Amino acid sequence: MAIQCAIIGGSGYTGGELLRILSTHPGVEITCVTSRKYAGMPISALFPSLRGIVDINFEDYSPESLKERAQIAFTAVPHQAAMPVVRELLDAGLKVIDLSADFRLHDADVYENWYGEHSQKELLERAVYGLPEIYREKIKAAELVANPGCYPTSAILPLYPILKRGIVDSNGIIIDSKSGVSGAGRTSSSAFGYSEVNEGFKAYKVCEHRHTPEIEQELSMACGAPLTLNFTPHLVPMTRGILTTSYSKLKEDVDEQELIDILRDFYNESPFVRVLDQGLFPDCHNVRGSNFCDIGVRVCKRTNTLILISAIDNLVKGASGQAVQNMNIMEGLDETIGLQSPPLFP
Ligand SMILES: NC(=O)C1=CN([C@@H]2O[C@H](COP(=O)(O)OP(=O)(O)OC[C@H]3O[C@@H](n4cnc5c(N)ncnc54)[C@H](OP(=O)(O)O)[C@@H]3O)[C@@H](O)[C@H]2O)C=CC1
Ligand SMILES: CC(=O)N[C@@H](CCC(=O)OP(=O)(O)O)C(=O)O
Repeated sequence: MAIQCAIIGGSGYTGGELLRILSTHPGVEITCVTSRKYAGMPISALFPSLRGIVDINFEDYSPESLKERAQIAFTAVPHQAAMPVVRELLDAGLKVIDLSADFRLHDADVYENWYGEHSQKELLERAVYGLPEIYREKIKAAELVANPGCYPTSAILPLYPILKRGIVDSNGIIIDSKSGVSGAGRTSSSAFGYSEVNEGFKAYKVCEHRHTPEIEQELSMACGAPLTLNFTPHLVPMTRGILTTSYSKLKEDVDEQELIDILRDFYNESPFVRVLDQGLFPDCHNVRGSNFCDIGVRVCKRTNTLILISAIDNLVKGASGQAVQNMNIMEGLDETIGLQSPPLFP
């Protein structure tokens, strides 16, 4: 029998991407898509690309009505708005995959320092951080999965195996990321409009981006001790994609091929991580519309620096694709189902 799924906050970019991916998933039936603004309207009014593919209407959010109609819900609403919704859905007996940041940080104080008050702290210990390549076993048994942030996904995947092996100094890591504009969501402000962004390129939230503690949390787990790092996000005039470059100091004399082999070995059973051959580097073009994370490796002998470069599609591996990957794992399916389309190029 098909897994019945609900999408809460289905009118935004990640909601639309969930619809696109789930509409071709052979094991799923989308039974409910909510929107406060567009309840009663057909999905295709907001996503004309889905006309004839998803022919149901948006509806109001009602956790009670979902009890009989869904086993699993994706919450694709902003942080802070997600926490009460997640609580209600869990209480109604659904499994939940939350795309917001509300359950990603294990420490409530850290959350409150970066995001504001947390009203569902007791749920934090029930949440599993949904990076399948690292937490696959825990995700299998989870009732609540905190889907990782887009920047953290692109930063953690290349660095985690390297830090776990102690190959680089955990102090002084620099992470520099560039994101397409869809990362800001469909309801973002005029600062993300075409003429504000086109032909421009800027850093933002320097030293204060909310994904910093999330990256630090996971990379601290990798090296077994707390670390702090510098993370600088940039906005680039493209629709989708994140390119992340990290710089860390090598503690031992390793060459590029050895590092590539370490990464390939770690991700041996992770079909969405592609570690590129020596001398090749990721391009957002090559992952667009797909759930892949491409990783390239460079050692600068002159400065003793390891440079790792990764590319993802922020809406797919950075959000909705990863959420479907998590659903597959939670439901005991092959994790690639529904996510097998090759990237779009160009
Ligand atoms: N865009 C990206 O690349 C990524 C986004 N995320 C996270 O995923 C979530 C959704 O992001 P995204 O789709 O980009 O955002 P959008 O702004 O595109 O959509 C958010 C949706 O949430 C609904 N919504 C807004 N405010 C509330 C509220 N107070 N209560 C209930 N529903 C609300 C809106 O629906 P309506 O007004 O119709 O009810 C809207 O369609 C966010 O938490 C975001 O941080 C995570 C990773 C990457
Ligand atoms: C380009 C852009 O604005 N990106 C967003 C990405 C954040 C996001 O998606 O929020 P989550 O924490 O829920 O992942 C930002 O920097 O705020």
